[in-house]
Amino acid sequence: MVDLDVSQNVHRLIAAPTGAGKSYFLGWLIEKLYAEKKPFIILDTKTKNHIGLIGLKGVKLLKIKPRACYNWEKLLEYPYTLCIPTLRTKTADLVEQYTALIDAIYTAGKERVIVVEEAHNYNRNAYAPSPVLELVAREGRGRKISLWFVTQRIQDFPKLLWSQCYYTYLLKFLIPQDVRYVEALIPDFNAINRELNRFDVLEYNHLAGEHQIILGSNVNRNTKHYG
Ligand SMILES: Nc1ncnc2c1ncn2[C@@H]1O[C@H](COP(=O)(O)OP(=O)(O)OP(=O)(O)O)[C@@H](O)[C@H]1O
Repeated sequence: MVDLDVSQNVHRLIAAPTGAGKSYFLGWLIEKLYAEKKPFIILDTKTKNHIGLIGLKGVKLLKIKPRACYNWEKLLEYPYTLCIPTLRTKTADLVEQYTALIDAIYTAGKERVIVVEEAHNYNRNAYAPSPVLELVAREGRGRKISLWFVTQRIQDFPKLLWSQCYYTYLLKFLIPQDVRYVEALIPDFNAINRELNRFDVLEYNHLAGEHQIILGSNVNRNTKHYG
């Protein structure tokens, strides 16, 4: 049994190197949210990463076109949404659309978990977070809006946003510089990381300073994963 509570209205960070199993794990968390009828919107940067989740009844798929005009308020009438880019959308154009969407969710004050894939891309640099992400990270929880950041570039993700996260989920890191970087926020990460097997996930609770390890063999998806 895994004791993992997705229903808490808190910000979270999921970080791991490419191919480590982030999106598989995240999809498993989303299945849990769905089972608890907690509304979510996934802002994906790839077309196939989370597409298996549309197998869940009622999940709305929206293909985002660069510079197109959308009625975001209307989109928020759907409780479960997966946004993906159209094939030729450049990252900067996608981030512009998604930033406007996050702003609209915050303004509407509608309960939502917002999954921000490749969250390092939203910020000018690691010391200058996106103003919209910073605002929602600071004030969103009061409006039942929580951010779930996902990144494969931990050193490029602003610590200011990370410090607003209640939980961090990490899969095995292989680059020593990344391990040292993480250890500044998670004591003993070097030792914990050495114990992690492929697909195991460390859940770290920043407030309590406690952690648990979720074994990869306990992370079993119901929907198909194409990532
Ligand atoms: N717990 C698990 N059990 C079995 N297979 C897994 C598990 N987690 C991930 N995998 C498999 O490992 C591969 C990589 O996983 P995934 O696509 O989630 O990586 P990722 O970190 O999201 O990669 P990227 O950053 O490149 O998108 C996939 O084929 C996935 O099915």
